[in-house]
Amino acid sequence: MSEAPIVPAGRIVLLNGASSSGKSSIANALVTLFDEPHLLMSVDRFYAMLPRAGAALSGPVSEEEAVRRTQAGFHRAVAGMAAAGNHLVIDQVLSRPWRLPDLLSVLDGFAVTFVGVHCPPDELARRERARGDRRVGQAAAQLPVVHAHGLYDVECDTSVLTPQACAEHIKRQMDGRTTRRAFDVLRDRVASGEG
Ligand SMILES: Nc1ncnc2c1ncn2[C@@H]1O[C@H](COP(=O)(O)OP(=O)(O)OP(=O)(O)O)[C@@H](O)[C@H]1O
Repeated sequence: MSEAPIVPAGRIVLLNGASSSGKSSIANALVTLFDEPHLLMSVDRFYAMLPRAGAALSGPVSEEEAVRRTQAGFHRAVAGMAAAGNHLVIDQVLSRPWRLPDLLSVLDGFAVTFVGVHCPPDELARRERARGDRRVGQAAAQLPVVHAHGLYDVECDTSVLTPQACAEHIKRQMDGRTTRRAFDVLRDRVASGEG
């Protein structure tokens, strides 16, 4: 069997924010700003692989465990795609404490730009009402956990900027980066027991 050619790993832009904070909207705008192709790898597409309901989600594997496995698989799929040289824009809701340490471990060695997507609770609730398929208040309830680690390479507030303006801000910050990546700092914190 012939080997796949060895190419430099792709870079990864990770958008983290509460549900309805605007991650997908930014991701869609951001991928159009790069010269090289960037693949949109949304966690929503991995959730969509799960059966909707019925026996498969009420059998021996609990729904919570099925979701955990799907999330853990998403992280590893991201590493696999980047290892094959694909640049990626991904989104995640770090609403479970294991997700960030898992990403820090799985994406060790990759160039990750960590983006905090912020939106205040009243605007999150307005969007949930407008979407019609969300429980109002669910997104705001995620906020204390989602941003608990408190460090990003880039942050934007989608209650004051359009998705296009957020994407342009992220791209500018990526182009002008002079500091250590947030993921590398956070990984050191975990290793030293501070994380
Ligand atoms: N910057 C913005 N200004 C105003 N409305 C926005 C902005 N960004 C997103 N929205 C609106 O908020 C809603 C949620 O946006 P989006 O799907 O991008 O969020 P998300 O964080 O990806 O959500 P989820 O995690 O639930 O998939 C959409 O109706 C979208 O039009």
